[in-house]
Amino acid sequence: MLYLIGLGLSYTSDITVRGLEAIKKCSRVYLEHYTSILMAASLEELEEFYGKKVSLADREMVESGCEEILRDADKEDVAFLVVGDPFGATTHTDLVLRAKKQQLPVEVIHNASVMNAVGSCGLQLYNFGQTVSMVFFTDSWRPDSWYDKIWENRKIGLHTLVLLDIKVKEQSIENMARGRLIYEPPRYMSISQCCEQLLEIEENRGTKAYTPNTPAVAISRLGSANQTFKSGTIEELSQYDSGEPLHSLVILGRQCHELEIEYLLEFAESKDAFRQAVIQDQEYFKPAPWVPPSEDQDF
Ligand SMILES: C[S@@+](CC[C@H](N)C(=O)[O-])C[C@H]1O[C@@H](n2cnc3c(N)ncnc32)[C@H](O)[C@@H]1O
Repeated sequence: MLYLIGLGLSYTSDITVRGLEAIKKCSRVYLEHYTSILMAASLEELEEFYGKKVSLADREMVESGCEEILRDADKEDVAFLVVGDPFGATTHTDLVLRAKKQQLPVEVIHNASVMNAVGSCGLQLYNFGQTVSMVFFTDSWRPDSWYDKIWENRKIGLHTLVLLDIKVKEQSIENMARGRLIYEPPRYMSISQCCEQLLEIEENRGTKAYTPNTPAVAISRLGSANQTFKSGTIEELSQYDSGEPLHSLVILGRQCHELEIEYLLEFAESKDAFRQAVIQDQEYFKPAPWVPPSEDQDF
């Protein structure tokens, strides 16, 4: 059996009882190690808690060399551990499809994900649109396809969850070109960098999916002992020191219930200024009134 097991957001003990029982039966245990990190637990602590050796699975191993993970999963139990939920944000459907093609039995054991725990900032999950990922810009690569998705969400008044890039086990271009297996230290995007990139693309595009004064909430280290939330405009948050990773950002949509606003005000530097920013943004992005079709119009 191949078990895909969610580890939850932060602590060793965030794993579910069923997940832990499954690991105990497994002869090999892999930890997916490139889309997220378990903030309050080291590899050694996980191994001690499970009583098992845990192998780190990087992107290359999962995406191109997953045969090692799937090996003998028809005769033995193998665990593939994912921080958060195995289908939260990064979906590991590819691994499941490969296992199914080889007729290997698969079981998924779910856990909390950033995709639902984000609700603890006070915004209602029902009011979220498409989630987007913000990648680190380089001098020559500044992808902005996420902009259109934010725009679509904002047009219908929905909030946008922005997940921030993580670079683990990346090679520099020079080391890659020279075939040297030397890896750069891990990098995690901060809230300020994400907001700077948002502002840069808005300035380039100029189509006003949002403005520097659009309200947002920064969410850091969700589910850990020192989780924090900060409400502010995108411009204000571009100056915010968000501290240790992990971070996510939510850009508010126009459809903001009074209770959602009340919750977010607790995290604002100035409650009055934040409320004003919400009101102004709602007003600025108010859709044009609906005009009923005239009677002689053809359909
Ligand atoms: C690609 S997603 C993987 C999500 C994970 N599988 C899950 O279900 O939660 C990783 C990104 O989600 C966000 N994220 C994950 N955990 C977080 C946390 N505890 N606090 C804030 N953001 C988090 C960060 O932006 C991070 O770079």
